[in-house]
Amino acid sequence: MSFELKNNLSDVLKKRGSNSALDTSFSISAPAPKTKSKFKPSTNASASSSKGTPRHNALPTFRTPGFGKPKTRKPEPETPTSNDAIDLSLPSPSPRSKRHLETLSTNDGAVPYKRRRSGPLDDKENFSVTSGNLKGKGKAPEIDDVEITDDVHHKAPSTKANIPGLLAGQDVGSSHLTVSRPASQGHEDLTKKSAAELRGLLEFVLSAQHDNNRLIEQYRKSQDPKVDIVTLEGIGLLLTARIKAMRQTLEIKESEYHNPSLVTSPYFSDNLNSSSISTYSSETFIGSSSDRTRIASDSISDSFDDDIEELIDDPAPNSDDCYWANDDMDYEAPELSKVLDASFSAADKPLDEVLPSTEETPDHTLFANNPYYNEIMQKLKSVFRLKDFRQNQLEAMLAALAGRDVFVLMPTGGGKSLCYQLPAVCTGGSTKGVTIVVSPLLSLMTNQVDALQAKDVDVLVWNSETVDHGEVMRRLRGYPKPSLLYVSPEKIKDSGALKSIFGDLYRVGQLARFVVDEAHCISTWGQDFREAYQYLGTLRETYPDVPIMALTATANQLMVDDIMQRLKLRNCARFKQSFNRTNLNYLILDKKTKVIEDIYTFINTKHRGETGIIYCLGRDKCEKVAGQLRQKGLRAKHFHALMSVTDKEQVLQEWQSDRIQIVVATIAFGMGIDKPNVRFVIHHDLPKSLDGYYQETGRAGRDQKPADCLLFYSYRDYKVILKMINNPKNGDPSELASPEARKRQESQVKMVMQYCLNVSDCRRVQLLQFFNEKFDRRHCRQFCDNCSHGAAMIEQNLTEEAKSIIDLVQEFHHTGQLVTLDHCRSVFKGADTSVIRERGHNRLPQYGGGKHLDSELLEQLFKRLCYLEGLDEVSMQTNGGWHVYYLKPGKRAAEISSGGEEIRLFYRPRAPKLIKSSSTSTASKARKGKGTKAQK
Ligand SMILES: Nc1ncnc2c1ncn2[C@@H]1O[C@H](COP(=O)(O)OP(=O)(O)OP(=O)(O)O)[C@@H](O)[C@H]1O
Repeated sequence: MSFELKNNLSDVLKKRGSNSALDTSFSISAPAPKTKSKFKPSTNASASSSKGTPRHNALPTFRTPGFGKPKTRKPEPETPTSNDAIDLSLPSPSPRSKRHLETLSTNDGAVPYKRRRSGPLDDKENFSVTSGNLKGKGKAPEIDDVEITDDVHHKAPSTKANIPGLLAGQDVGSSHLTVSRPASQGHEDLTKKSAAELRGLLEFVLSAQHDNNRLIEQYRKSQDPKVDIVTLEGIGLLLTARIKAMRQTLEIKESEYHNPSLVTSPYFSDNLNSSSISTYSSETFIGSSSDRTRIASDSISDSFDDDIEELIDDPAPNSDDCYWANDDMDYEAPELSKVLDASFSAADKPLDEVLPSTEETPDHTLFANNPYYNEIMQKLKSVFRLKDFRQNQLEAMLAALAGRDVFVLMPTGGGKSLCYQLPAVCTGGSTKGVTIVVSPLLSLMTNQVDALQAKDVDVLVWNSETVDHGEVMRRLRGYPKPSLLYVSPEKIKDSGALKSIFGDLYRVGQLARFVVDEAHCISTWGQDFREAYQYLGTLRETYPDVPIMALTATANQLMVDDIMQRLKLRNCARFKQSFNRTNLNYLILDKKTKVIEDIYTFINTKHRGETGIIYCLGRDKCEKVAGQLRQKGLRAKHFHALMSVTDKEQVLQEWQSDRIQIVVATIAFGMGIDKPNVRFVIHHDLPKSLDGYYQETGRAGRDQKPADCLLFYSYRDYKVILKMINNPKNGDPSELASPEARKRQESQVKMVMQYCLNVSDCRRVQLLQFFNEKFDRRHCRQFCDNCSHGAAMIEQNLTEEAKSIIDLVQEFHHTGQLVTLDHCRSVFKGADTSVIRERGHNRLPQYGGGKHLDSELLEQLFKRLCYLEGLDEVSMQTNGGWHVYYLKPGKRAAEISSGGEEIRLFYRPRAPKLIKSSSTSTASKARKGKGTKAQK
């Protein structure tokens, strides 16, 4: 399996003739080795910490107490104290200078042995069994029952030592080796180690055992008298005992994970509970979230310290950020070019192919006789300065003015606000007085109030930020009354003064209607559920004669029913239209690369200087990403709920006025953001639900011109969200959602993951299906990644391959070997690499089992198996603060491995050329042929 980067972005850009100022440091197209250096212990221990360099830019540091310091005098050779001691005499002792393994020579030719790069504790101090001064140096040697001293002599001076971790690189012929059985058969020292440490140790000792066995094997074939078989066998016995002890201890430790007080990473245990939230590292925090204690750990880089401080300072992080450490550092092989290809080819299309030829406007002749029609038309032009209505607007207004309850389901950006704002300024409706608009977000209220005031509409707002309540009350009690009052649901629920005013207005017939904007917030089925919205269910009983209008862009049938029932709507006029946003180009990208680089490239290539939004899951992430983009020269700022009102307003204003190009935000920056020219919305992290995703992407292209919605997804994001769902907020168990709610949330994020993994169906078909809307793929007009690919899909039954992969991972797991997903994939693909050879993985029965599969398909299969819980990734943190992900069998491994599930994947064979040149693309041809429709 090749480790070359597959991305051909530079080529892509050249071919596109882009003049983008790409960051020259972006090595996406360089044939760099994958991430080899990433987990390689740095020999420069201060590389990342001393300068405060971000840890993901530096090699991880492994602390090695005593390493690099002058060696202390060697102690006297130890004399075996037990009769069990195996004493080998060597004629010519020589000093050992290396504390750790570098190379390993063997009798049968040099086989370079490199230290494994990924074991969390696979660093110098842990496996440095060296000369006799070993004791007390650095951390305790793990193979403590093997002692090697300098004055031991050997029968075979020319034999090289071949046991990694014991004699590596040493000419045993010049040493004296003493192997003594442990005085105590107990392995108490192991119990003090964390599970992560144990795994690292186990892997190493297993590797030593493997090499030792190989030597014994060689001896059996050659019967070379120079080889000291007794020693080798003795070492073998000791290693076996040690491995057994390690496994037992590990088993006990792992069973403790189900109720851990200390976890190395949120990915690590299946059942994180309150006590484990926000725990970064076993060496960093101990105890529950309420009494997080920081233990001095100077192995952690400065930048990492900053993150920790932030968590400590904030005892109740709303943030999901603690789950997102370093997530973008160890991906590789970006495939951005594909997305750019899809995106460019979509942009090549003539607009009339992408957009509906004409906006659906009402047939006015049908309504001309309606008693409210004339006033509506007059106000549309004089107050709102618009020419005509969009689909369903006029109908909804007429129903509202007739005093009916109204439910409006319109796509994002469809123009819902006008449906209630315009009737509010009409005086001839069947109900008179003030229109009360319940709105979930302060920023949304502010935007709308500002826009209405700019049109000279008499509008008031009453929410937690209203300073002069007296004035608002005076206006509501006096005359003339305002046309609209915007209130937060919390105010309606909690303010006695407001209730009293509503009561007064109701008695005098001055409550025109209640408008519940973003009505999906009342439904517990949606991600935006707001507790205070529940109270709105009482409006109908308290003010039975006042009509209610509910509006939303994000509700499927289940939620619609829920909303109607909760608001107790009656004789309701319902307006529903397609949720399809014809001008949005949906693109999904596997987040396996340096996502910031990809985002930067995407923006700079496709949307240079244009406005956009980047969504992240946590507030810290927003700040970090915005900072990284600024460093690259983009005008980006963050936005999240914990910012001060002034700061938020400032960011919003700067963005609205194009002074900044990009807002990097949490979903706090969603509903109600109505900037017409947003040309891209990027999801840096997996969204938690499809309705949320639809809502967020809905900020793009509100001027009806084409816009890109790019989503980066990863299985790890998916797991993080699952963990978040099952962890109580702020570590408070009472904040844990009910089991039903958690199940629902889990199924929501599962749907998002399925959406991302589905590379065959039109994105619109999938997305709209969520809203119970049937969509004909042909109407997508190749405006999503799946539709824009020309190549046909092939369905493959990969059940046998899947079983074999799981067997492979089980084999690794049972033998205690830590392997990454990439490594497994390489083994299964039959890659001929030194790592695979050294670890003997080329001798496994599954080696090369997937040779016949295209790399991309194989990658897809691994992803699918993770998603199906046949495989699982666990993260461990190195001393340097790095996360390393290892593969292990998932919860459903046994089931899948026994053929309990047929694994079928749709696969699009790799196109020979990812980018169509502009002269030959279908779209260009179509454009030249004026008016001819692009064919699917
Ligand atoms: N009839 C119309 N003609 C032209 N523009 C319109 C019309 N109706 C609404 N718009 C414009 O469309 C944009 C979106 O409208 P609005 O903010 O009401 O959308 P929305 O349906 O509330 O969307 P979301 O749910 O995504 O917030 C606004 O800029 C608005 O001025």
